[in-house]
Amino acid sequence: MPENTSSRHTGNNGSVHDVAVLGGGSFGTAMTKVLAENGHRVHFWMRDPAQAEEVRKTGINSRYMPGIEMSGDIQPTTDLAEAVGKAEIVFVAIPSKAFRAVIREHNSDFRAGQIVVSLTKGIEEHGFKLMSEILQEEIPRCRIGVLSGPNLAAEIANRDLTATVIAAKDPEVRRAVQDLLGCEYFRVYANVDVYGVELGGALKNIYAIVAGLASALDMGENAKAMLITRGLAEMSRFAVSLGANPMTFMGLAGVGDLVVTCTSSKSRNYRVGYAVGKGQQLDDAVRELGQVAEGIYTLKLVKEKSEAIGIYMPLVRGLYEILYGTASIKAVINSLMMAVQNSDVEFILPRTISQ
Ligand SMILES: NC(=O)c1ccc[n+]([C@@H]2O[C@H](COP(=O)([O-])OP(=O)(O)OC[C@H]3O[C@@H](n4cnc5c(N)ncnc54)[C@H](O)[C@@H]3O)[C@@H](O)[C@H]2O)c1
Ligand SMILES: O=P(O)(O)OC[C@H](O)CO
Repeated sequence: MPENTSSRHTGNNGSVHDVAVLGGGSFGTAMTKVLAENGHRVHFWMRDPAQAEEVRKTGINSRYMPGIEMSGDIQPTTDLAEAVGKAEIVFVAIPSKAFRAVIREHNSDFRAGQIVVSLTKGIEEHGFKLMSEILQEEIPRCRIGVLSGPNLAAEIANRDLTATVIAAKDPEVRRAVQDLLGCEYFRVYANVDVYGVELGGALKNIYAIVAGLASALDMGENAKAMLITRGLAEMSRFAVSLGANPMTFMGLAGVGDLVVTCTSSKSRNYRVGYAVGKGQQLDDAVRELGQVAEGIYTLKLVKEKSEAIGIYMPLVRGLYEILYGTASIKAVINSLMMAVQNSDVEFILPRTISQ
């Protein structure tokens, strides 16, 4: 493992900590790189022994982060109990579909008071649970936080200037994560609205697929701005009805993340939308991507939930019809454009006309 001390940047308070990162994909790798460059000892858990061996020998995770060499004290392992046992703080970057199963299987490895932070932007299929709620249910003795924001893994790994949000009720959790991760290219802002921050990260994936579709169809810049802004209106309407703070959607974890994923072909969700817009079948687009695009699962869950609680979400409904129904893209666009013209910002002028 290369030990390039010249590229180290000690985090804000200069002390070295043992941390664990669970999940050997793109985002787990990006966060491991930041933590190790900040001078911390990173116990990097992944399930594939060959991948762990490659990271140990070369500092590279070629499957998920080709060409990016990590330096510092990184200890790859396939033993989750060892990683969690040695860590003061644990970051979890496991896709939402596997999140609960991994935490549940290793429940007894987590200590009382240990800080556990979810990096995952998805929703559990049964019961519409967010990852922090799963952590609360599975390991209630731990102190829980959520990290979310406009954070394309490849850009962070490239040390491009980036900001994110740590959301936690406990101020010590917020401060600890800011100290661990903050450095000259990565800024960590704080929020207490855990539910809103986490829901923002999950919901924006849906609109990134819509934006990818629009881009494939060459709809133009006005249409892109309309989709992003109406997407923001729709996702905040939904989130607020479930208890999120509307102001969270003005921040990095709301509009910030929505903008980056709806405008960048580095977003996997955007790329899936683009491929479908170009005529590819959804299954083929996902297979070709070879990485997780949480939005395709989130879409189904949010469509069901919004119908169950009576929240108007025309973009969700339209995208669902395109991806999982029989409607043509053209028919969905026509029906969206011919729908009742309503309030711009409904926190100022409430929607008065029924859907
Ligand atoms: N990549 C990004 O830019 C980014 C940024 C912010 C947040 N996220 C979120 O982080 C989460 C993880 O995404 P990613 O980008 O790392 O995905 P990825 O597709 O790059 O990698 C997924 C990783 O999860 C592992 N995995 C899958 N099932 C598993 C299981 N049952 N047990 C253990 N490991 C398992 C895979 O082996 C792989 O290492 C997602 O919710 C995503 O939305 C990603
Ligand atoms: O590549 P995506 O679409 O999963 O998006 C990655 C991050 O969530 C961007 O903040």
